[in-house]
Amino acid sequence: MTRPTLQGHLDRWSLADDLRRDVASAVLALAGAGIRISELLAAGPLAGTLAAVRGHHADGDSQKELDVIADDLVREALAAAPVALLGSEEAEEAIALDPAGTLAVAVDPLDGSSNIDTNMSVGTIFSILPYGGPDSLLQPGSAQLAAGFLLYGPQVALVLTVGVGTQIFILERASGEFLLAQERAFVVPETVEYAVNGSNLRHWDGAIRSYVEDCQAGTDGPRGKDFNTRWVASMVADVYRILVRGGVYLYPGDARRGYAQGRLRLVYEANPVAFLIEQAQGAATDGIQPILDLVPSHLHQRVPLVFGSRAEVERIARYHVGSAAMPERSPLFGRRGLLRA
Ligand SMILES: O=P(O)(O)OC[C@H]1O[C@](O)(COP(=O)(O)O)[C@@H](O)[C@@H]1O
Ligand SMILES: [Mg+2]
Ligand SMILES: [Mg+2]
Repeated sequence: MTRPTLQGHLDRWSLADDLRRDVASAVLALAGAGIRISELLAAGPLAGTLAAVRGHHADGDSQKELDVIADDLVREALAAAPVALLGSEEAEEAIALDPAGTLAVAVDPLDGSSNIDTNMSVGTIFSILPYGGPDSLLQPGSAQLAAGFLLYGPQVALVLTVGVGTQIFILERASGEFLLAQERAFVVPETVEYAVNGSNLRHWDGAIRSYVEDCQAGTDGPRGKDFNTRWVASMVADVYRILVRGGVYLYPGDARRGYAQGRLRLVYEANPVAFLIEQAQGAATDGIQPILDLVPSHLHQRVPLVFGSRAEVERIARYHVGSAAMPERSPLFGRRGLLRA
């Protein structure tokens, strides 16, 4: 019996369609770059000073040695694919590749770079769009042809959507093949797990603060159930967990300088994750609006990001809209404990 591979999955999907075949070759190129990056991460300190700070982005975020190496590996791999334009977290401007290419690709070559030297999971995120000129990377996420990420963890996983559900492939090291592990990932609609960097609580607005406080109040609060917090500080790892067992991830805007629109980038972080999560029946918003509807104004634009279990994402939107949409949070009914007393 033939084993279901990434290559086989893409071959079937792209049969007799030129643009799809181009998408397939870009995905396979990214998978190849991912194997190289995973080898470096597996060697860790034996591969050199991967976590050393090499520089800073225009907005002050540090750039580590492996950020730069991963960017080079992704660019090299995509140079052999029909990609006309490449936008990367690690480069101020998008770069032109193949003038005859049909695709525009946006990448976060290494997501979770604060974790490089901690032996925790990090990843590579990608978004593939049709190329139609120099502004092609500024199409809304709903125009994506494919999106995915590689997760470099105990297993190297490739999570992919080409618009027919979200598939999970695991790298079989011996053969270098990504093998299908899950045909249709499904994000359960309800959850008792939320992921947020709680150290920012004092910088949040009322909606996010109320939501998190209500989760923390557990059985004594309006939610009437206890919650768990999980925060890896590698979004890819949080996405993977949410695909496997549900949950919600929040990186809202906050009052710190430069964080009014949160930390995550629309074009190469929020859009691909939103496509993957929606294809697995979850939801992704900026708090209220679906991420996939937003029209980016520039490559490195930030966006507040909430994604995961659909019912929970919708509940968070109601916290933003106000108490009219949430009778259980009116001053009278604000605390279960009060009602019980
Ligand atoms: O440092 P914080 O505030 O916990 O933020 C962590 C978040 O930022 C990110 O690291 C941003 O991505 P990069 O590592 O690519 O900059 C996410 O992966 C993660 O969820
Ligand atoms: Mg990132
Ligand atoms: Mg990054």
